[in-house]
Amino acid sequence: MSVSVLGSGAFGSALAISLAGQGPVTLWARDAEQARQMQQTRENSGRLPGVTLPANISVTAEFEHAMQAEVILLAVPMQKLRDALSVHTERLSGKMLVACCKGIEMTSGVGPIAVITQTVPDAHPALLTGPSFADDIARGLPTALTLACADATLGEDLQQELTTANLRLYRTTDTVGAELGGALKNVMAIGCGAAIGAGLGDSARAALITRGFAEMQRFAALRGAQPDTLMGLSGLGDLVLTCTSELSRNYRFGLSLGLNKPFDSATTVEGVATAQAVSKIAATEGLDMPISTTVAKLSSGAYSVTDAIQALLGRPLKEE
Ligand SMILES: NC(=O)c1ccc[n+]([C@@H]2O[C@H](COP(=O)([O-])OP(=O)(O)OC[C@H]3O[C@@H](n4cnc5c(N)ncnc54)[C@H](O)[C@@H]3O)[C@@H](O)[C@H]2O)c1
Ligand SMILES: O=P(O)(O)OC[C@H](O)CO
Repeated sequence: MSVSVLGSGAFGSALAISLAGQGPVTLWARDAEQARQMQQTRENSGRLPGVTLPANISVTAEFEHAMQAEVILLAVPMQKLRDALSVHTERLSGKMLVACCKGIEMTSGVGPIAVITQTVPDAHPALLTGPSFADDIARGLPTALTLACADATLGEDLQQELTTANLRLYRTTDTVGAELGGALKNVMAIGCGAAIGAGLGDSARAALITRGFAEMQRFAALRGAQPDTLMGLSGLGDLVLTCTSELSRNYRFGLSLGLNKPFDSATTVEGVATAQAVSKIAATEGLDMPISTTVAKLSSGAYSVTDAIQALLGRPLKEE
């Protein structure tokens, strides 16, 4: 199968580099000047400095040309996915569209699979998610991810096609569980970063990871996910990675809140919008999601770190 990547940021470029070991890949950048530069210099200097783009990656801003592939990886931020797809609905019709973003859309409360289905109704949607930093993938370090596709046969085909020498894919048909694991772990990573930044210590972080995971399981159950999915790479695996590494932008954003330091607003931090979406859904559904709700208030500026600690520690005692 021929493969193109829509979105030439950190993750799109890293996936293109990994897949280039299997055959030619087209990488679409929406900015023509960025496409020209990357094609010429063989580097994504803004997002993956120092990593060479293999010769069989073709970087282009010509959508028509890029979208001739059978499989399109969608590597844009979650809150931009609908826009990115809706301007090109006809071109994407009938394609295998693999969402590589992690989050819940703030305006609608749905995840990437539903956004694909709503914008390109006759596409074949799938999701690639799990613990991975773009830089690790780009440098060829071993990584394991989850390929989620409701159509089991198509999922097997995509698993075969998108597995590379250093990128091992597991598969599931539970797209709901896979997308919620990736979305919610970002919210918990912001909380953990804030705790560490504020000097609350590793014990507090362990408590946030564990109780955060309980929230993730509750929310996923509400939305019909299979419990086992959350125990896998797309849930627990990604939660552990993101809550413990300063390579994570969500974690670093949390750190900046805890340290009361500014953070570059141009950086993609998916957990901010997802925390808002989750806390809205939790309120509507009467679901207990205290950490997510606290992170939503902390990251919007409605809470200080002191407010956040009080909100979480002051809750009534309960069974684990
Ligand atoms: N970077 C990582 O390590 C990593 C790992 C796993 C998953 N992801 C996920 O991948 C997604 C993208 O993250 P990233 O790290 O590549 O972000 P990024 O900020 O590096 O790149 C985002 C890209 O999307 C493009 N874009 C934004 N809006 C667009 C639009 N409307 N139309 C077309 N293109 C548009 C931007 O130009 C940019 O090239 C996120 O959901 C993230 O959670 C990232
Ligand atoms: O940098 P982050 O926080 O978006 O995390 C990147 C990946 O999602 C980790 O799996």
